[in-house]
Amino acid sequence: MLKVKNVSKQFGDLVVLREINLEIDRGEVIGIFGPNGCGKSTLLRIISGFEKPSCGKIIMEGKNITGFSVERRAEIGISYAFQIPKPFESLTVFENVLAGFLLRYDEKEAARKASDLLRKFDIDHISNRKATYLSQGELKLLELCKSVSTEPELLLLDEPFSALDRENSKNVMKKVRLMRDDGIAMLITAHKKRILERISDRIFSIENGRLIVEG
Ligand SMILES: Nc1ncnc2c1ncn2[C@@H]1O[C@H](COP(=O)(O)OP(=O)(O)OP(=O)(O)O)[C@@H](O)[C@H]1O
Repeated sequence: MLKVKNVSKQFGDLVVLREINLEIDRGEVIGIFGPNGCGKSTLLRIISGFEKPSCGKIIMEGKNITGFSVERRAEIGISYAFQIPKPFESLTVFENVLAGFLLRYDEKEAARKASDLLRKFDIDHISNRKATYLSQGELKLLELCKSVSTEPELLLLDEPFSALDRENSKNVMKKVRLMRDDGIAMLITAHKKRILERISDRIFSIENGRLIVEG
């Protein structure tokens, strides 16, 4: 479905990614781990269109999408969940999720889908709360809901388990499994391999800018 072909990235003199090659199949879950600053977010940001590669290509369903904007990539089914959640703070939880569905559906259908999704993620009880008042755990769940509200084929989850206590981390894992069961392909980053082993079909690390097969 998606191919990362010979992607390298440098910021000035700093080489962050070196000739990365990766293929993600439909419905596949891939985990990538590595320490702070190894380039995990940069790789996800290049696939989602927030960053341009210094060289190399991103191919989706055989089409070169390297020059596509974030919005066009969302339209063709690529969605990104930020490590630090970025909700529309002045909007409610419901309105945040509604915005994604409105890209594909009329208002009535989008509202129905938004309610269903909030129920599925067990945050329907806070649907009228402004995003600015949410706890860390609630924010992570809202970020996941927002990222699936565009109905992606490929979801890029940047450290979805970070900055959470054990209970909230377990809860996020449950929701990630629900998305996997719905057939959404995912690329998930984390600092440690262990948490990725519970969800991934294949695991890689990034060392010195290179992608290393880890299982
Ligand atoms: N726009 C930028 N300009 C300059 N340097 C950058 C830029 N974006 C990222 N970097 C640098 O590239 C390196 C990789 O950053 P990246 O955010 O991809 O790491 P990461 O593996 O996701 O780290 P973390 O686990 O801390 O989120 C870091 O040294 C970072 O400072």
